[in-house]
Amino acid sequence: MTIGGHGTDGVERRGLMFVLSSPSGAGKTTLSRMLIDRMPGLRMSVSATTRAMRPGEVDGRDYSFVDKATFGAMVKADQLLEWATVFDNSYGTPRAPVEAALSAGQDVLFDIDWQGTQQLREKARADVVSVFILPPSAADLEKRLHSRAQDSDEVIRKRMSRASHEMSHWAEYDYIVINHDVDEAFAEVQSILKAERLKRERQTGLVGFVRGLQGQLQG
Ligand SMILES: Nc1nc2c(ncn2[C@@H]2O[C@H](COP(=O)(O)OP(=O)(O)O)[C@@H](O)[C@H]2O)c(=O)[nH]1
Ligand SMILES: Nc1ncnc2c1ncn2[C@@H]1O[C@H](COP(=O)(O)OP(=O)(O)O)[C@@H](O)[C@H]1O
Repeated sequence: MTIGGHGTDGVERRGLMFVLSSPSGAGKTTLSRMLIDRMPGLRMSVSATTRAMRPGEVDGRDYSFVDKATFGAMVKADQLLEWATVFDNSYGTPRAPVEAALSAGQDVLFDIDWQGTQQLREKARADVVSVFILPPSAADLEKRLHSRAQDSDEVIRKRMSRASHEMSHWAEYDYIVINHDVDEAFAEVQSILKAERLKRERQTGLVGFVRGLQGQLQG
């Protein structure tokens, strides 16, 4: 998969797939929005889902909301890069926009669960950078799920009881961020992305760049 494009310093670079996962309510949607707003060169992967739209969500921005038959047809036609069932609903990453963004030199941000992260890793290990977001405490997690005021008490109970299972996958991730304060957590996630963009093996244009520098020095 991937990949040409230019880094901010003009050196050609492989695009990367930046994955945020967490138990529901730990803050990945909030952090994803901040990243998209503040980090040039990063595009959100908009997943397809069969779950119902929440108040305030926008079709095509937060998710592509589809029915079960449409989702099944997307799976069958191999239009999804990965997909999984979470909370009785199906979620999946449409392949074409991701491939288009990466080949245009953009990095792609994914808000997906551990099952999707495993599938991406199998397909493109070298290009995947994964971050797991933890809540500071169970009480904070519950408070955040309630403060979002978008799910019924029963759905919140389900999400809380799944949190421990979700969290058991933390050790499969490259980085772990504890979301105490949202600005601090954002700064940490942003630092990870900035550093990963500078990895030598991602900067495919470095050989040419350094040769150019050497040429200037000799000339
Ligand atoms: N594998 C996979 N998981 C997804 C995808 N889109 C969303 N998810 C995950 O599905 C879970 C439920 O998402 P959602 O219903 O929006 O609730 P949230 O946990 O409050 O964000 C979260 O863990 C998301 O990261 C996708 O395309 N693929
Ligand atoms: N560090 C934080 N401190 C307090 N509230 C937070 C923090 N981070 C996120 N929130 C709030 O918690 C709720 C859940 O966050 P959200 O980003 O929707 O989580 P997720 O996408 O992981 O389910 C939202 O109301 C959000 O504004």
